[in-house]
Amino acid sequence: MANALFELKGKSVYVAGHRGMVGSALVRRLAHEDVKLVTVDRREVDLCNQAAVFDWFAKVRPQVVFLAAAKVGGIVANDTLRAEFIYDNIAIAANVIHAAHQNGAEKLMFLGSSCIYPKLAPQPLREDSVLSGPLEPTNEPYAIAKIAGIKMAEAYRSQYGCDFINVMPTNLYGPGDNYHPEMSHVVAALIRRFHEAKVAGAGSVVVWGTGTPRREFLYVDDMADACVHLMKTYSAAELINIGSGEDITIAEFARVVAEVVGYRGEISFDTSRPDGTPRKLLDVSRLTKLGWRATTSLHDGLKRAYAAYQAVAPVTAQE
Ligand SMILES: NC(=O)C1=CN([C@@H]2O[C@H](COP(=O)(O)OP(=O)(O)OC[C@H]3O[C@@H](n4cnc5c(N)ncnc54)[C@H](OP(=O)(O)O)[C@@H]3O)[C@@H](O)[C@H]2O)C=CC1
Ligand SMILES: C[C@H]1O[C@H](OP(=O)(O)OP(=O)(O)OC[C@H]2O[C@@H](n3cnc4c(=O)[nH]c(N)nc43)[C@H](O)[C@@H]2O)[C@@H](O)[C@@H](O)C1=O
Repeated sequence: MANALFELKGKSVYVAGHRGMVGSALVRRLAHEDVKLVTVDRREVDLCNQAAVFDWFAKVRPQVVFLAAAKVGGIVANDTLRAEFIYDNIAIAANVIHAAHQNGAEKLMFLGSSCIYPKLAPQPLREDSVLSGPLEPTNEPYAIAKIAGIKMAEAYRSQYGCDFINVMPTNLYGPGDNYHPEMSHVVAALIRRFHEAKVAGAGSVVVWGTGTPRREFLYVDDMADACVHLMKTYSAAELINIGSGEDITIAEFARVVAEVVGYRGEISFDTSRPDGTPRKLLDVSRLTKLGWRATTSLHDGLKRAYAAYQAVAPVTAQE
């Protein structure tokens, strides 16, 4: 894999999705780099609006792009808002990738997701297993949109010589996560639910599914550090998985969250809720070879994530 060092110093760096969990972690991480940070609010430029995106890019012409903007959510959000997930994410990828090419961006990183891999692909999930089998139905629209973005970045590298790279993150968590009771991912959902149960003195907390699926979790500031590392050191068509290299059952994970939050009641399972993919553990050997490893343990990450949640915890459980 070609790994010429790409110089960020002095460059204009656009973080698409800068207000989101990953985007805000990228903004924190890039504060340690000598770059000209570029952001634009969604109210000013809706990245689903091609004309608005093309006009903005022609004016600003960012040299480097982290494409972290997307419509994102947990298993129920993906399974219920299927049209929104495919439309928004195809539109955002197509508009930003094309505009970056049209306006001479020197480098772009597209953020895919571990859900692009087949539901039953061999574990740990290797990057070359993409498109080798059926997807997990609950997030197929989102996964198809992400695969389209990946293929677009690859095609622009092939036809136009664009230095556009694709990274596949595992499940992420940390400050700035989405804590919506129904639409969030499991980490944010359980942090909130165990916190509210502790405050209310509830005797039991419900966890979705059977508790048997396994998931890998990466703290979002580690993710941002990996993204900056790869932007500087990686330049090729092959996908790069970004993960911690360790997975845990949802049942065991729930017990870890309860311990971090300080909840001592019972845990029950609502099997009417979907389990989704049985296991999602990424093969991170390419990332390791490129000189990066995660440094935040799950326990330490959850403590930091819980502290961040407590700073924004809604007053009523209905918010
Ligand atoms: N969270 C996770 O576990 C994982 C995330 N990823 C990927 O990482 C990236 C970031 O995810 P994450 O930070 O968790 O998501 P968030 O939902 O926290 O952030 C997404 C960001 O995208 C912006 N956005 C969404 N739609 C539009 C639009 N039409 N126009 C402009 N901006 C828009 C949002 O803006 P606003 O806040 O103003 O609405 C928000 O800032 C995504 O590409 C996601 O697919 C991949 C694997 C796992
Ligand atoms: C990153 C990845 O994230 C999504 O895939 P997912 O990993 O299945 O998402 P999830 O975090 O919502 O669930 C993980 C597991 O956890 C269990 N679970 C228990 N209790 C709650 C709970 O209260 N909420 C949620 N959401 N899940 C719960 C849940 O039943 C499932 O078994 C993709 O849609 C897509 O967005 C994507 O790319």
